[in-house]
Formats: sequence, structure tokens, C-alpha cells
Amino acid sequence: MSTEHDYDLIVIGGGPVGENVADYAAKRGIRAAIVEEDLVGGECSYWACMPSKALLRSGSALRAARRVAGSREAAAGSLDAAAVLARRTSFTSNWDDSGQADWVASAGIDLIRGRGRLDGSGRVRVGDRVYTARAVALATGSVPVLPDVDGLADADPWGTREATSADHVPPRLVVWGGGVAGSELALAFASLGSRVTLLSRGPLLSKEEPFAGKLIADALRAEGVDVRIGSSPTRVDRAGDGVVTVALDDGSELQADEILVSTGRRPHTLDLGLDTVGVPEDFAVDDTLLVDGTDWLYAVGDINGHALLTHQGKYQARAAGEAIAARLNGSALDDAPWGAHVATADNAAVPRVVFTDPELAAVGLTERQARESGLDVRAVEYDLGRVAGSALHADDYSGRAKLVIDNAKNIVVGATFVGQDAAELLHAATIAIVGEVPIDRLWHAVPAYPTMSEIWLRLLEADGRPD
Ligand SMILES: Cc1cc2nc3c(=O)[nH]c(=O)nc-3n(C[C@H](O)[C@H](O)[C@H](O)COP(=O)(O)OP(=O)(O)OC[C@H]3O[C@@H](n4cnc5c(N)ncnc54)[C@H](O)[C@@H]3O)c2cc1C
Ligand SMILES: NC(=O)c1ccc[n+]([C@@H]2O[C@H](COP(=O)([O-])OP(=O)(O)OC[C@H]3O[C@@H](n4cnc5c(N)ncnc54)[C@H](O)[C@@H]3O)[C@@H](O)[C@H]2O)c1
Repeated sequence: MSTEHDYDLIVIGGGPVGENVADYAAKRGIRAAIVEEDLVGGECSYWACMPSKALLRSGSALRAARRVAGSREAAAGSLDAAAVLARRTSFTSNWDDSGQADWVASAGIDLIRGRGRLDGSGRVRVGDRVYTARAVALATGSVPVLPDVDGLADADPWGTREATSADHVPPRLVVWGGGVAGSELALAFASLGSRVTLLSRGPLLSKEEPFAGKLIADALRAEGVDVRIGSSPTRVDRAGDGVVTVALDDGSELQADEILVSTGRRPHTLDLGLDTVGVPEDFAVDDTLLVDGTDWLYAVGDINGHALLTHQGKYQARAAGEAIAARLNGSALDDAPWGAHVATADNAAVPRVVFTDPELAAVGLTERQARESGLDVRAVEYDLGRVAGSALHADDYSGRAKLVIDNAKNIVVGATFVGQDAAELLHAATIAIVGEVPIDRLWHAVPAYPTMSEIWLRLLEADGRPD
């Protein structure tokens, strides 16, 4: 422990990632502080994961009940939008972070309220005060990207924050961006009663296996969403009466009560003082999350752009917190691949779930990504609806699954499941990839009957019994 510095470690940003960096380091005796300018708990707790999933859940539960004869008859009504919004609000603790702040204190971490900015090596400015530390971790998250389209900025568009914290359901909603947030929020608001138009310049969820976006587009349409693929706004205006007019590149126009822009996010590096320590805005980090060219500065979570996901950022945070503690305490650093102090899974097995209905759950590489990275792979697919457990789960269960298998090592390098409640199938695939379990051995991992996990057996059979 140092007495020359105010802290051993200062973490800028108290989202889920910053909290975990500080916590894991503090558990190793590191004197840590978190600087937070807004709510402790970050985007995920108040404006992203939790409220968006709460907005989606009631609709999913209702549709699930309607897919089973017997419960279908009992689930004839529509969602109570006010109750859904109230439940969402309870999941955000009514945007009150006192519980999170109490946790920070209980973990022995100091909380400094205010905007943090680097002010030279090992120095963090918050207002008029400069704090010094032996190590600094940047965990400031990401910010939305607003396309440069005439009138958009002046039309007071919703971002994901406004959508997830909405206090009403707009009768007409245009959602711009067919990625993860756009697909989820289009479904959430359609389920709540909005007439939703989803504009996507390419196929939905285009970073995933192509069948996934198609199945989800079909399901959104069945839910009443007007999904327009290959459609982009060219101009947006909000009139005095509040109505938004969206001019599209095919010459047509749409009118709506709100336009939600969900066209991606970028690292939150603005005015962080990176220039004061000679670090470029597009810095890279190593697998211990140490910023290239420094021996004291770390960047963890959304800010490093590896995977804009809470669970993956928190995984990085566990590695970074331990690596910081090891370096500051002078103990051994275990930074070989899959060691205790590295985030190796960032490069091999990032689990992703899109909470639409059907859900999209994927981990590792898509077939296309695997081939583009030079791997010699084979792929197998199977209709998830033909598995006995799925047929029991929902009448006319519809879904699809795919494994991507590396021929050289005979191991799974990618898996995708699309279907109702498919997210719960994902972790088995993550374990298979991280554990590099040979396909021959997977034949001995017996899925219980009648569960949806029997999809594993069907995929192995599609691949062929080993000799
Ligand atoms: C609509 C939506 C839904 C999502 N749903 C999911 C999901 O279901 N599952 C999932 O895994 N991921 C989801 N994500 C992604 C997830 O929200 C992020 O990956 C996660 O929040 C990143 O955590 P973080 O701690 O890196 O950043 P953040 O959560 O953004 O936290 C950063 C914190 O730093 C603070 N900060 C920033 N700059 C400064 C500064 N200079 N000084 C002091 N404080 C500062 C901010 O106020 C904030 O509290 C979703 C994202 C969106 C937009
Ligand atoms: N369930 C989850 O885990 C979850 C949910 C929501 C968001 N997130 C995370 O938040 C991040 C941000 O979500 P997102 O949906 O905004 O990003 P995204 O990258 O998933 O999707 C952005 C979409 O906008 C499109 N786009 C970008 N610029 C455009 C332009 N100028 N005109 C038209 N289309 C344009 C892209 O082609 C893409 O389809 C994601 O990377 C994701 O990791 C996760």
C-alpha cells in the first residue's frame, strides 16, 4: 500500500464494470476509489439491460402462455402497459442509486461524486481537486452514435435512454437501427401497444448467423411491427404539434409520435484527458486490460470496444482487478492465455443474447466469421422445433440451432440458438467452447429427456457419429 498517493487505484466510471474492477482489486488489499458523475450502477442498471428486459418480459410471458393449449384460454387479454412500466421502474430502483452507493461503501471503496478526467500520469481531476493513484482504470462505458441526417438532432429523438425510461407508450414509434437495441425495443413497444416501424439499412442483427435475423424479422412482423429492410431516413422533422415526419430514401414519408435512434454506440472517451498522458483516442488494451504504451492505465468494459455487454465487461473487470492487484502488490502475474489475470474469452467465446421473441442466443464465431478468420470449419443446423422438449415447451415451437466446428481440433467454435427461451441453452455452448471439449467427448454429455437441451444430441447426430 502506498502513502505517497491518495489511492492505489482510481476507477473512473461506476457502472457494472467499474464497480467490479474496484471490488476485485479491493478484495486483494488495494485502496480503491470510484469516480462517478451520474448514478452508481451505470447504464446497465438504469437505462439499458435491466429496464429493457423488464419492458420485454411481460410480453414474452403473455405470448408463452398463449402458445400452450390450456393456458392460452386463460391469457386472452392484453398487457397492462401501466403495470409493465411500473415493474420496469422498480427494476431501476426508481433511478435511485443509494443501494449501489451503500454497496460501494460496504466493499471498502471510496465513492467520489463528479466527473473524472485524467490530468497527467496517475492523476485524476474531479472538479477542483486532483487525486493521485498508482493505477487508474477507465470504465466510462459507451455513448450512442447519432447519424448525421438533416433535422435529426433538432427533432428531439429518443435514444435508448429515453425509450427505456419512457413514462408513456407512444401510439406511433419509428425505430431506426436493426441491431440488438432496435430489435428488442421495437418488440417491447409493439407489445405495449405502439404501432412500430423498424427501419434497418441491412438485414436485422446482421453480425449474427443470417437465419437469426430472418426468424426475428418474421416474428416482429407477426407482432405487428412494420419491418423495413434496406430503408434509411434522409430527413427528420418534428412539427409544433409534436408529430415527427421521417423522410425515407425511397421517397416515402412516415409520421410518428417519437423516433428512437439505436444505430450503435462508441467508446466514451470524450474529454477524458487521454491527451494529458499521450494516449490516442483509439487506444488498444492487452488481455490484462492494460492500455498499450502505459504501465498504470487500464480500460475495461464498453470503453475498450471489445464487447459492449455487461457480462463480458464484468468478466474483464475480474481479470483487470486481479491483474492490477497482482502488479501493485508485487505478486505473480498469471497472464498466459486462460490465466487468472487475462480476459482470454474476449477472443474466443463472447456469449450474446438478444431478448426478442424468439430469443437469439449465440457464442463464439458465426460460420462466416470462422471462415474469414482462416479456420477450416464445418457447420450443422437443426430445427429446434423438432426436439421433444421444445414441442412440450410451446405448441408449434419454432426455432433453429447451429454449431460451427473447427475441423483441425474437432471442437465447437461457434453456436447459435434461436427460439423461445433459447437463452438458457447458451451456457452449455460457452462451456464447450471455453473448455475446448472434443466433439467425440460431447457425445458423452447426455441431455435430459424431454428438455430442449436435446438439441445438442440432434446437432451431433447431424454432424455424424464418430467412427
Ligand atoms: C438499450 C440497451 C440494452 C442493453 N441490454 C443489455 C443486456 O441485456 N445484456 C448485456 O449484457 N448488455 C446490455 N447492454 C449493454 C450494457 O448496458 C453495457 O455493456 C454495460 O452497461 C457496460 O458497462 P460499463 O460499466 O462499461 O459502462 P456503463 O454502464 O455505461 O457505465 C459507465 C459509467 O461511467 C460513468 N462515467 C462516464 N464518464 C465518466 C467520467 N468522465 N467521470 C465519472 N463518471 C463517468 C457513467 O455515468 C456511467 O455510470 C445494453 C445496452 C443498451 C444501450
Ligand atoms: N441484449 C443485449 O445484450 C443488448 C441489448 C441492447 C444493446 N446491447 C449492446 O449495446 C450495443 C449498442 O446497441 P445497438 O443496437 O445500438 O448497436 P448495434 O451495433 O447492435 O446495431 C446498430 C445497428 O444500426 C445500424 N446502423 C448504424 N449506423 C447506421 C446509419 N447511419 N444508418 C442506418 N443504420 C445504421 C447498424 O447497421 C446496426 O444494424 C450493442 O453493441 C450491444 O452489444 C446489448
